[in-house]
Amino acid sequence: MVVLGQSGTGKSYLIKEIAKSFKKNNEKSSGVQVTATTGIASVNVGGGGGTIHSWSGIGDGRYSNETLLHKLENSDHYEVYKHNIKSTQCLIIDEISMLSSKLFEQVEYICRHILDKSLIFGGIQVIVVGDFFQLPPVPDQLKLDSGEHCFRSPIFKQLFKHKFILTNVMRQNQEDFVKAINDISRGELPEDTHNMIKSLSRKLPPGDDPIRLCARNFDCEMYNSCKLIDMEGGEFEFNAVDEGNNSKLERLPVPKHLHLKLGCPVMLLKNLNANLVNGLRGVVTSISTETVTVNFKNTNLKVTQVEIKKEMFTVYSSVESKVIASRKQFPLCLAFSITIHKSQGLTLDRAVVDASCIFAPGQLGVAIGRVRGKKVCK
Ligand SMILES: Nc1ncnc2c1ncn2[C@@H]1O[C@H](COP(=O)(O)OP(=O)(O)OP(=O)(O)O)[C@@H](O)[C@H]1O
Repeated sequence: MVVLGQSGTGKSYLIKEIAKSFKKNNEKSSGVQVTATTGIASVNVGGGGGTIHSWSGIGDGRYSNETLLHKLENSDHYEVYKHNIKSTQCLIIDEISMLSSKLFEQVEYICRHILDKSLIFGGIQVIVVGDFFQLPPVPDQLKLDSGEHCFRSPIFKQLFKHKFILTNVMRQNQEDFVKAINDISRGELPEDTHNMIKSLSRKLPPGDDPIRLCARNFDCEMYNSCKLIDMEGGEFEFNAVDEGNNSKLERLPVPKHLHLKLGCPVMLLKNLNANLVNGLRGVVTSISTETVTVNFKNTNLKVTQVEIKKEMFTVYSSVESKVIASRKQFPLCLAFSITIHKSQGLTLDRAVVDASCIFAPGQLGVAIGRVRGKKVCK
């Protein structure tokens, strides 16, 4: 089944309700697995399934279908993913617009080969949820992924016979704002929408420091550096330990030089477990050479103060079938500003959108669609 609908129509809310009702009515509640295409979106929908990448073992898509299947069948490390696949009757994937055709087909391939070769997805019921007018998949040449939408896959057409479209916007209730988000998401700019967007170019009412949404990592980094300089207190610098092909390390999200101050907002850059996921935001509460403690308040975590240690990030070339570069660093970056890609699926209290360098289809619509109304969007 495919569930579509523009931003804020309650798609993620519906997923939570489906999972809740499944749990109520079915003793084998683990049979339903709620996943998403990004870490933060997976936390947003709850359910503990994590990302579709971490649920299935496809990870960052570095392995070929055959290599991955071999690992699933033979490696102890992959036992957990095989168990996930074998124990799932219904798989839900939120923010489907960001799943590429290549990765969609890879998940299908491993499910089919592990469960039942005669059935698509090995017979697992699949519910995909999202809005194809939002952000598309990110292409990755090194992993031979062109970033084509998953609906282009012939398997997508074969599998999904039922399509539901949610039409009532629940996040915002101002008609002109909802219309503007819808127009912009579809790449249209009629005069009334143009005027409405122009009218947002003014100061926000007094309140908490709003998060800034930028199109490119570079713009976030510039803004974050300036905000850190403005903060009071001593600055700590952590230099990454790099190995391998240096030019390829620019692809990694984790900074070579990480600058932090007590009290600064940060974002997690790696899925550490099903709750501590890529995209989670918190505030630094203590710093030592070995650990950075972050308070992930406003999350569903039972313990919100978490000690973060350095992690290894690798760049893998599917062409060469090997890791070609690595970086050891705290999996954190400053988060006064985050990219629009990281914000997809979130509802934010206040936001400033930097629309100067928008480059992907759907990017501006996603950004302004994060808040509940015009009053809190600049
Ligand atoms: N049926 C509902 N009743 C009450 N509140 C709802 C309902 N559906 C959604 N909401 C609220 O509206 C907001 C947006 O919902 P949600 O995040 O599920 O939308 P979405 O379609 O997934 O958005 P996006 O495409 O931006 O990810 C949330 O704050 C959610 O709690």
